[in-house]
Amino acid sequence: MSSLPPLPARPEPLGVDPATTAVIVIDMQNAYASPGGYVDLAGFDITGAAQTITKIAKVLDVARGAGIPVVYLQNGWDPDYVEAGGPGSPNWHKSNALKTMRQRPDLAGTLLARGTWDYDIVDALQPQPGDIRVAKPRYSAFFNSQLDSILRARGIRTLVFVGIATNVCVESTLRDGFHLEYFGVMLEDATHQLGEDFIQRASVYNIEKFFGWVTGVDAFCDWVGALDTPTDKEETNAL
Ligand SMILES: NC(=O)N/C=C\C(=O)O
Repeated sequence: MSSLPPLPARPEPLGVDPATTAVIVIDMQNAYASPGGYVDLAGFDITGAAQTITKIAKVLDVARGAGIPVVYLQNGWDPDYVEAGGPGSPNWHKSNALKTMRQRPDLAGTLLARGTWDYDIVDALQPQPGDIRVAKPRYSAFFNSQLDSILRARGIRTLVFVGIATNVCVESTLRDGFHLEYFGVMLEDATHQLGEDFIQRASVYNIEKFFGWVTGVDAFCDWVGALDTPTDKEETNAL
């Protein structure tokens, strides 16, 4: 039996093996977290994004130091928007990026297309050597992506979620992960919603009650710090 401490979480502490855990970074692109990016242009309030970036940076540092894989998701499509779907796709009707570009032809081709600034990961969270990058064309990162194969090939069972937006791509991916038998944990202060504050609370409720577990950045980092991590081993060997 493992003597690993459980991860403090709601609704109850969760037994988590760091060897089968990955941090899933949802869509920390300029589109979602930078002034002048898609959600800002579409009229959403992104003032909380700066704090979310700082929190995520802390989580990623700690995870990398412990040898926990970091998986970056990037939302978007090819430069011709073929992958976005045309009027026959609900995505064409619901994507606020596509709607914004239709309303503002001066923005055509600039939002969420691979190769644009909007699609890029924000400067403060640039992927590091060893991190994994996965493209996603819809809200759930499991849909039409390599994510499930990449995780299963590594024996990953627990997914620790950070990113934007709590109520759209984070929750969609955590829910799909639940149905694929992954244990989903959301770090609530390393996520941010699209919409008013009550939206964040609704996602936290859904996850706690039905789909997974919720905890915070400090609790996660303290839990990792209490583990016998690869970093600890390297230091021990060097003595
Ligand atoms: N990353 C997300 O949660 N995205 C939400 C909306 C969108 O991509 O239009």
